[in-house]
Amino acid sequence: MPHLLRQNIVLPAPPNVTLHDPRTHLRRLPPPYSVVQTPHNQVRDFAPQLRYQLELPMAHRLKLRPCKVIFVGDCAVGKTAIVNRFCYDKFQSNYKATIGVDFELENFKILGHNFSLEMWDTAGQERFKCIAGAYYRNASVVVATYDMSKRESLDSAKKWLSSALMYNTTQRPLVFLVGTKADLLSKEEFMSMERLASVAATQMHAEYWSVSARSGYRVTEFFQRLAALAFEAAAQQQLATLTKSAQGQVPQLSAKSQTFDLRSYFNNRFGKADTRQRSGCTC
Ligand SMILES: Nc1nc2c(ncn2[C@@H]2O[C@H](COP(=O)(O)OP(=O)(O)OP(=O)(O)O)[C@@H](O)[C@H]2O)c(=O)[nH]1
Repeated sequence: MPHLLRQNIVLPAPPNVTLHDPRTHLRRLPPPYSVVQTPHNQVRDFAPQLRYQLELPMAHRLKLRPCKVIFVGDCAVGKTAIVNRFCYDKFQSNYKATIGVDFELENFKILGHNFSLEMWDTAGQERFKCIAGAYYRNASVVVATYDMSKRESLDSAKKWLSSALMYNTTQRPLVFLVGTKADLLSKEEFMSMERLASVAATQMHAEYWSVSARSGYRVTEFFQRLAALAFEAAAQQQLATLTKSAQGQVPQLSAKSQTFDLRSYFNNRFGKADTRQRSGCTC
């Protein structure tokens, strides 16, 4: 368990944290690392409107496409290590540079819906930058990573984010700033680095997290949060599209009604039997 100091300051747990694997089922929005540092504004739970819509019978047929997550940052900051800690619960202390890009697919079940993350772990070495850029497009999430024991890598994280955003101009992805190797810092160093990183995160409009792939500190929590927020954004987007096309197909809405009721639409279109069948679902 992490040690709780003062209000919101959480220090890393010592190595040898036993990792569990609760990542596949998420029914509530996992809390952010720091409530103050939450530009993605959902702090405690999924948006009520989204929960309501996801209980609709039709919603259970939603097929969400995998969301693309890109990890960027200087070489050797620990991008591969956090992905491997989460996906395989393993940590390698010897450094093997990523060549170009590595890819992992992770499955989640969120609010009863299947959801996948495509994780693109890009190379930090300068010579691969031109190749990695090709993988930046259509990212739903950017994870700008820096090494908490190397101050300069925090400045670089901002530059990495800027290049990633250049390839994603139509829709701004969710952005996370992640400090790695928290296990290498003393309490004082950790707190001072977090203060600097919080300022940087605000400038980057990013949600901030400190993690350690070596000890496992906050790695699962971070990925759960990332998956939940990406899911929420993707589901909201798809339901909005569905609502729009449904509105196009419905002959007349009451002149008094300013909002379209997706629940009644699906009940009418797919019949009450379907609703009854689905109402037993505990998702
Ligand atoms: N102590 C400690 N070392 C870490 C941690 N995470 C990564 N490392 C070490 O840092 C080195 C680099 O880690 P990688 O994950 O390969 O770094 P990367 O950012 O993927 O590097 P590139 O592939 O070159 O972009 C390795 O030797 C890791 O063992 C951590 O949380 N704590």
